[in-house]
Amino acid sequence: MENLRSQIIKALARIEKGSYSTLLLGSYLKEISDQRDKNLFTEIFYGVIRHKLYLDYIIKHFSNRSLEKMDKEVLLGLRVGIYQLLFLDKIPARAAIYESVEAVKLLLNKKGAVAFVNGILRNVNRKKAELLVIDREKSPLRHFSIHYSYPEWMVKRFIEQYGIETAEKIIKAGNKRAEVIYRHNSLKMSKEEFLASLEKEGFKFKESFVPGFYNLLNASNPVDTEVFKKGGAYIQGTSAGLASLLLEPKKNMDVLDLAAAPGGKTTHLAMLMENTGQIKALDINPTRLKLIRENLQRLGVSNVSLEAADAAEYQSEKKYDRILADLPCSGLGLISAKPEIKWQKKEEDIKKMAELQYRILTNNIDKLKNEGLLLYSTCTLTREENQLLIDKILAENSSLELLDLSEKVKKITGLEIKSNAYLEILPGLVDSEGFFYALLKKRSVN
Ligand SMILES: C[S@@+](CC[C@H](N)C(=O)[O-])C[C@H]1O[C@@H](n2cnc3c(N)ncnc32)[C@H](O)[C@@H]1O
Repeated sequence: MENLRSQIIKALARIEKGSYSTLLLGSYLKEISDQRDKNLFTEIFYGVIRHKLYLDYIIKHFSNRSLEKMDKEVLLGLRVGIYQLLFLDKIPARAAIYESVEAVKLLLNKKGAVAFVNGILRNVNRKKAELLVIDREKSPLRHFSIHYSYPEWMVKRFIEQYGIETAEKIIKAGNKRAEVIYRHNSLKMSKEEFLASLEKEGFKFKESFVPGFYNLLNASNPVDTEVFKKGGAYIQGTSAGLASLLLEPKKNMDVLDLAAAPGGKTTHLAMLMENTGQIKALDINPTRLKLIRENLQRLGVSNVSLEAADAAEYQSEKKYDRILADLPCSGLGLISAKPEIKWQKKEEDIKKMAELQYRILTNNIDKLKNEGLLLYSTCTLTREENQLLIDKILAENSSLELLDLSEKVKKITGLEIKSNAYLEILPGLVDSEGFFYALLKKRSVN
């Protein structure tokens, strides 16, 4: 017989192997019927991923065995137990210890291991007051890394790029659970119908700073609602939602979307164009193209043609009024929704991503019509993938001009986001996920 903690340990083991939290969580929650169990599963599962480095710091303090030598069930069982002891005050310590030890017993038939987990958890519980982390003043880098559970290389980058105060805000925001946000899809229902439907289904919600986006304050299963099934809503981050609005597609335009799956921005563009014109949507991954296809159908989009293609190699004579380059990136702006990014991304990935982004951009700039607009966007916060890359593109392409986004953003959102022609949305400064935008215009050639 499984218990809830043993299922959590199994799910966490898959995250360690590279799975994504959102997909995995969905498949585990389907098997759990009780809503309170679903909530507890979600809380512990995300909590352990988010605070992994701190939990390991505690384990090292109390154990004379190295983490690398522990069975994975033991290590994960300890993380699960300690997370409950230190972060969840509604679970009595005895229950937290008992359930975690039982889970390890179920998964690993080794007497010594079970006693070991039991001993450590009891010790942590007894001595938790003495658990100290190096002072912020002595070493902000190490303090942030341990206290907020981030790899040092990431903290170092945030501090170097934004200074200590802002870095701490970004880091803290990454540890907050991301809210579920619905974008209203006017191709399927009017705004009145959409809002009435949310109310009917008992949602509490507030409109976000991007028009048409609503933060759901009590969403438990947002893909299982009437409004979602009818295609009236798409789940999308607020910052991501700015992309299509900043690109300002007009009716009957030709638009090229270079990296489109799962289709959040493609379907938003189609909605703004009222299903007129033509959107060519590419993605390298055929499995992910299927996700776009499903979304096109559910949302009633009919002006998109899909193609599995590597955007860095894609050839076409056609010229476009608008190009959206929402490119693959290191994802450091999405830590709150996908905390595993902290552990799965490596610093070396940044350089590789920047090279790919450069290749994709340079391969497609000539597909822009004169006076046409190209929006470059990433959901990350590294200079190599953002400002430095666009500086390089601009230096090498005199036909391109960088447009200032601050006025546009103010008009759309009412927010004054300090930006340097580029737009950088920093979590913790704005209540949203992190994003970078640069809008480029092709000068007309006579
Ligand atoms: C940030 S996601 C795009 C999100 C999408 N624009 C949306 O709003 O839903 C990046 C996408 O780029 C795709 N991709 C990665 N390398 C690519 C390449 N060389 N050419 C085209 N697509 C690529 C990935 O499969 C992934 O779906």
